[in-house]
Amino acid sequence: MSAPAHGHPIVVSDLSVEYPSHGASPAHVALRGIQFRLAPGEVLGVLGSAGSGKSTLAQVLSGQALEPRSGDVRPVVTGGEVRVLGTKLQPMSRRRLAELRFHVGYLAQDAAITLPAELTVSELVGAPILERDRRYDRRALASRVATLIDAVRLPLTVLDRYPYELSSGQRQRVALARSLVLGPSVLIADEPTAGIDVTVRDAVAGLIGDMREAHAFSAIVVSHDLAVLRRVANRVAVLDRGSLVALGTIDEVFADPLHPYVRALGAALEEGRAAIGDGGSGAGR
Ligand SMILES: Nc1ncnc2c1ncn2[C@@H]1O[C@H](COP(=O)(O)OP(=O)(O)OP(=O)(O)O)[C@@H](O)[C@H]1O
Repeated sequence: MSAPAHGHPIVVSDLSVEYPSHGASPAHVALRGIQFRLAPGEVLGVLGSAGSGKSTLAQVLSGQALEPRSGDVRPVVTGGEVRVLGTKLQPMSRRRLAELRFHVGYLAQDAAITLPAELTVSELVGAPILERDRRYDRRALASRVATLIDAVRLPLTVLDRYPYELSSGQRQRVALARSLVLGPSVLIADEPTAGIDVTVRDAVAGLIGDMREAHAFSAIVVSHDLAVLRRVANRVAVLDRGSLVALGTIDEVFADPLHPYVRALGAALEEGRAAIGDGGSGAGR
């Protein structure tokens, strides 16, 4: 499974997604009628207020929502179709899903706080490789892990540390390195720069930009940080309450906003109120 030679790595057609009812909570439609294509080599930014469906979209596109896992309520595709690297997401066999997870890196919004506490940074970052191949050459693995740790601008001294010994921004970068260790052809990153200070944030944005330029690599980056999106994204998609309300380059989207939410968002960003969806006035809800 790899990106079809001239095809789009991700094709989303009329996608609707719902969280089924559970306990006293009724079913909730999180995405409705979403349609877009991710072009080969493209980075698409996803913007939207809290609860607009950004993380749900990331979970569905990464195949994360299809992983068998007990406990939490999973988003269910109730309409439309998603193709990732040429394969329909549903129905999908376990084998295909494992293959998909190999080619599609996923950085969850809570990745930094859910890093397994009992593993060192070097074990954490190398784990996805060893899970697939126990006999992987340890020296090659150590070198790959060190290269990634350096790429996310962490000192190599963190390799022997445990997550609880790191700052939240450092943990976020470890999680990013882990999501990249298999050399994915598509990365789906949910707030990759959350909790990271400005100087390092630029480095992380730069890393995603470099990957885009270096080889066949596409990404979907959920972020409320327009400075980061300006740096890495070719286009942005704006979600509002589960619907796609704008899609285009940042300038196209904000120069002549047709949708009231996009207009409010543009005004908020211009005034420097970067925290979209923080419950404040303007674009926040
Ligand atoms: N497990 C769940 N069960 C029921 N509803 C859910 C569940 N997870 C999310 N939702 C609902 O689905 C909608 C979309 O949530 P989602 O987390 O995708 O939004 P988001 O845009 O990523 O928000 P944020 O910016 O706060 O991360 C919200 O209304 C949310 O309340």
